Amino acid sequence: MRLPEKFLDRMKELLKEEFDDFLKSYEGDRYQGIRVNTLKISVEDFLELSPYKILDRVPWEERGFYIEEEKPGKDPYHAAGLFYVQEPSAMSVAPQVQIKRGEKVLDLCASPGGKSTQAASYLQGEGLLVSNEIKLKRAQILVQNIERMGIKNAVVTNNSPEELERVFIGYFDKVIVDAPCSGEGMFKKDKDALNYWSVENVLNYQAMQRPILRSAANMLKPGGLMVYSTCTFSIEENEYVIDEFLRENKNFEIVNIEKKYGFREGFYEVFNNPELKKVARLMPHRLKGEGHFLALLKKLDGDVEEPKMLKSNIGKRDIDDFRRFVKDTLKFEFDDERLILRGDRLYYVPDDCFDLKDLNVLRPGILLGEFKKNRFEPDYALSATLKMDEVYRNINFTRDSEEIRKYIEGYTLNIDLEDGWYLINVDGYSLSFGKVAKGVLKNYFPKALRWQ
Ligand SMILES: C[S@@+](CC[C@H](N)C(=O)[O-])C[C@H]1O[C@@H](n2cnc3c(N)ncnc32)[C@H](O)[C@@H]1O
Repeated sequence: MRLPEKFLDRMKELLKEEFDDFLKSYEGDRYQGIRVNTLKISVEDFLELSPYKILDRVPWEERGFYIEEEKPGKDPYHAAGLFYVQEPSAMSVAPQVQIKRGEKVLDLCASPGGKSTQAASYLQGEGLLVSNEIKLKRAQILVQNIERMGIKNAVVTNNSPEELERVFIGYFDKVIVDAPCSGEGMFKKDKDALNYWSVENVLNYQAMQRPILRSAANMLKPGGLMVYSTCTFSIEENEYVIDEFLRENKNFEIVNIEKKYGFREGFYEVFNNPELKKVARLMPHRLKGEGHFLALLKKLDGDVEEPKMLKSNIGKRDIDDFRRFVKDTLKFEFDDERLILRGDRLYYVPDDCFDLKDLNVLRPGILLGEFKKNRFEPDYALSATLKMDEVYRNINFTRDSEEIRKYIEGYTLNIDLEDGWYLINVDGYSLSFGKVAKGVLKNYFPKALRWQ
């Protein structure tokens, strides 16, 4: 790999005697990681059936593992949301804010969803996750990942940080700011980051990061924790941003990140600010992972405003087709107060959900399904949140079966079962809905997720 000269000069100046080791780290292959989705399966059960050879645990995330496979992802267990492919260092961000069940969490720069899906696994379906992505195309990918992982309590928004800030003042217990950056730490994985790198670009990103962090800070509750992270080495995008933020926001303090697992303290000397020792640098020559930066910030005080709350709007519409579907298919009922209609689509919003009208909300919770002429068609997003014992009719294929491969590819299957909606599972883990009619299992696995 040819690294830009200017980049190497800058790294040499930054790392001094560590530089040679740093350079050597580019000779090895990159580490491949997966994180078990504990919304769907326990770590122990996953280890029993992992489709990949597990090499080691990721020390900073108990759900994370190094694997041997170079291209994980095309596996029925992946389609069923049992794991998320994630670079091991990237798994270090979300644990910093110590998310507890029931909290309100904002992931401000969220796509494709590594940190959001991790945060959701800490929430275990309780509380609220607002997962935001400013770019529409990327936000749609985020929706797919949130759905595949069976997350029930996420609202996916497609807004700028400034737009969100108008709605949420001092609202979130925890905020994750995984900022857009020049990606120097990902050169091994992301050839675009390597090709587009320049000092000018580093400064462009810095100019983007500063207002993002300011907006994030306003949305955090007093007493709340916020993590700022990047996957780049430049001090301009890291220590500089934090140093300036701390000087301008006296209602925040920096919280020390323990320097275990090979984490390194920040490059504080440049700013003559020993507080910057408290940030963490993940460097590829010191641990098994790519480059990352983490700063943990605590808000001491600030304004709080309760946003308007969302009210169900199913009042006038006839949703009998939905109720019939529920009675016929599911062993539980939904709380009417949390049912929301948008056009013909019916959603189940998280408990205590805020009013959606001032935001561009792509997914206000679980998409339950859509009203079609004289019937209700359940959505994949609902099926991904279900367990076998919550539905009356299941079809359970094994991971190695021809049937599951065909189903994920989008084929219909011949099957000798009574008519009706079925939950399609892989070795007991939900994948999709399917509908049996006259001995044929119609395919409802989303086209966008099908294997080619
Ligand atoms: C490092 S990536 C996020 C990765 C993600 N957190 C994950 O773990 O999968 C940064 C994201 O910030 C988004 N972004 C770009 N400009 C932004 C801006 N001005 N405000 C907020 N987000 C922005 C990018 O589109 C990108 O998806």
